[in-house]
Amino acid sequence: MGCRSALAWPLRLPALSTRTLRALRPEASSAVWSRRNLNVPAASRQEGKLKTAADLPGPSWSTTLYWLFVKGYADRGHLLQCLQKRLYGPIWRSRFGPFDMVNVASPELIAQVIQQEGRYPIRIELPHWKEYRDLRGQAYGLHVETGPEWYRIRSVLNPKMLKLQEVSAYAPVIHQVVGDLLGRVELLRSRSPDRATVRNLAAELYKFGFEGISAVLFETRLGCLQEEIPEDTLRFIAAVNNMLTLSDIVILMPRWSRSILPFWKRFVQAWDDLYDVAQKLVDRRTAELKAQMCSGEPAEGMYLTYLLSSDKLSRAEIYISVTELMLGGVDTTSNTLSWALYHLARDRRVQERLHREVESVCPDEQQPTTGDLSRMPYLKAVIKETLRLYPVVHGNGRFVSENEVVVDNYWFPKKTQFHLCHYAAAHDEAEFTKAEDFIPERWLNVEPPSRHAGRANPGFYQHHPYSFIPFGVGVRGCVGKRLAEMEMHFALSRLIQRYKVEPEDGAPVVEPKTRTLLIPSEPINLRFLPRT
Ligand code: HEM
Repeated sequence: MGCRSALAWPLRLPALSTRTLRALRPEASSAVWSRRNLNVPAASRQEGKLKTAADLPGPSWSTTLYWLFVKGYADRGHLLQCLQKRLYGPIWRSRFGPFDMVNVASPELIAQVIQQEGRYPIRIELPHWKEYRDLRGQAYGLHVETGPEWYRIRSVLNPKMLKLQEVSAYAPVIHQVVGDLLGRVELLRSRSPDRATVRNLAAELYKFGFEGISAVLFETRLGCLQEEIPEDTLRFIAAVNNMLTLSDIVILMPRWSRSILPFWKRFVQAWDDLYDVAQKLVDRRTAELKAQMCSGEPAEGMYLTYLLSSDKLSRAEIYISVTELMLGGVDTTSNTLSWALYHLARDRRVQERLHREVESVCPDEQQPTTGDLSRMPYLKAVIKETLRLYPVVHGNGRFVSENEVVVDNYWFPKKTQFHLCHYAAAHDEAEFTKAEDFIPERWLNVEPPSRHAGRANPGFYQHHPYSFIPFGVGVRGCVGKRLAEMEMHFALSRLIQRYKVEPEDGAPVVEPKTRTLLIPSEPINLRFLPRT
């Protein structure tokens, strides 16, 4: 992804890029399903009743390579989920380089995996991230830490991120950032030859995402939406991209290659840059807080102040936690907003309905409060439908290490890697009628069965809860969900209050592609026409 979320890397395994696959170790390219990893002790698999991973259907490594490079699925991992589900059914095995995994693509089977994920779920192991942290003597953080230690960190991060009431405290600062976004859109459209078009909207929304999350985390404005982007911000952005690109190369390369090939060194450098920028911002805020307290002022602030003053995380854990929150919180929201605006521009009816709703709750460009948002069901439906069609993290993972797992009528030993194909589940006609169409109404269960659907329930207003899990699920689910929703709801409502959005004349249909996240395959250029 041009502007990638680090969090997404751990979810990337099943959708390895062309680049990565070129870098595969030769010894890893065997097509056989590894019985080594899924070695079945006869007693515990209830011999005769349950099948094992070896009985699962699935592509050979050469078939996978054929699909990826001959059939062109290398950057369409989301569609590969659907194709393989059609070919093999809702559960199949696959192999990428040295990694074996079990893919599940129906909501029922995804639910079964999650129900057995254990007390401390792991998405995927990240030995190379851990190695970097050991090398630099850093704390492990959310993505590397496991077991009760991971849970301890989550328990500290959760309250001020996941509780609706707590997140509402960030509304004023998010509104400031949305105000800057509106200013930026105005500037860009007024400079364009037709005085309307903003080109490559996703890039602008990336800056918005970056500014929004850092305003909340670091309690400081980085100036991403200004003309001149500060140097440290550019360094952080470049480091995010480098780290993610290199991360999936490094994990597949043998250790001996590190002294010959440049990847490991560059990976370390990218992490150093990320960490350095975050550390500086944390230290700056710490110094400000100390000064405040020395002068007798109360230590008031937002997320970082809470982390620093709660005394529940070490300073090293705070550094890595804010770095990881930052990584997870930028291009997830920005890509979702890009897709939402893309569809609104193409669907006049949906856009006007949304505008009417926003106007009725907040007339005259009044800024919505969090209370107002609860009276905007259509706004929420637009975001949900966007996340259903384009779940920006299109596949999730669970590495079940605590217990053996039974899914469908298959038995799996401890340490099986599951790939939760929730893109395929969210695009299944059995769950969502007219699954490929953008129909926000399907989320408004107050409406009578409508003309948009060939049939009513189930499939239109009703679906299995695990067929729509864009933020993941359970205790390991996305920590930034509430903040992301608030950012997206404020940004979208205020953009639609002010502008009518249209595609450029003759603009092509933009398909998604997978580059870690599900992103537009080409720039989205939209015309923003002032409503007044
Ligand atoms: C549209 C916006 C977003 C989407 C679709 C999204 C999606 C996800 C998904 C699917 C996961 C994996 C959950 C699981 O394994 O069950 C996740 C984890 C995570 N997300 Fe988000 N996310 C979004 C926004 C954010 C934001 C704004 C932040 C930061 C404030 C954030 C930070 C994280 C972190 C740190 C994790 C890892 C949690 C852990 O492993 O304990 N995300 N996200």
